[in-house]
Amino acid sequence: MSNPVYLALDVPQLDAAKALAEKVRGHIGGVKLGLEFFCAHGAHGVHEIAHLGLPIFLDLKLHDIPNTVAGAMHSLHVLEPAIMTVHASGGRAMMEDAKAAAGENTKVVAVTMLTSLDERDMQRTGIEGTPHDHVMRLAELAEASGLDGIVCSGKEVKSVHDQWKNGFFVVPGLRPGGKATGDQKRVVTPRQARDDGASVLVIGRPISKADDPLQAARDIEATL
Ligand SMILES: O=c1ccn([C@@H]2O[C@H](COP(=O)(O)O)[C@@H](O)[C@H]2O)c(=O)[nH]1
Repeated sequence: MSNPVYLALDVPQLDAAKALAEKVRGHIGGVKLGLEFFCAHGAHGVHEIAHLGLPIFLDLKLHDIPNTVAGAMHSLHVLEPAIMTVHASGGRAMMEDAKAAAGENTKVVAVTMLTSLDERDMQRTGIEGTPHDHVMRLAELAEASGLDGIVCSGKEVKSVHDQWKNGFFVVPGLRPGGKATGDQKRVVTPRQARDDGASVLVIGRPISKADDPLQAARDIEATL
């Protein structure tokens, strides 16, 4: 089985991002480029990272009207990402059009409820119920829209996996100690997420901000 860890390259300098990915490349399965990276370096930066030869997860979390999201997906097609994200709350038509505009080798997954949010945050945005119920509802919508899978926390991935057997599940909010830290609220360990059915484990700061990123990546790999 290939390494499910995608390293989140949330670092502002391109050279630092390349050096970090190069350093840990033997202990990860791919790299995730998000808003911080893409706003700073755009398509050029993606091409630079692609030279490393690792699969690329372009995590731009698109959320707009269907025509606009489809146009963005079409423009990004040329970068040949292995995985891309849209927000499930953009609705069915937006997800259908996003999938139709993506390259055939790109998995399109829907962000359900950010791992930085808990039930209280959810209620403040006017959504009642539990995070679990909300994620399950949006997972059903993403599947009906023809997407490949979803992004959810490790707290929900087992239930989603039980409901959507061949889905592709991306899980961020992972901490080796399993404790919520900083901005991440719905947190589990990488091992727990993998055991519960995650296809991809997104890990950023536990590696990128470690005193020794290579050792941190090795330690995480050893738990899997
Ligand atoms: O619900 C979500 C969706 C995406 N992310 C992204 O994953 C990484 C996590 O980084 P850490 O440093 O390991 O916390 C980051 O790039 C987020 O944008 C998420 O955390 N939660």
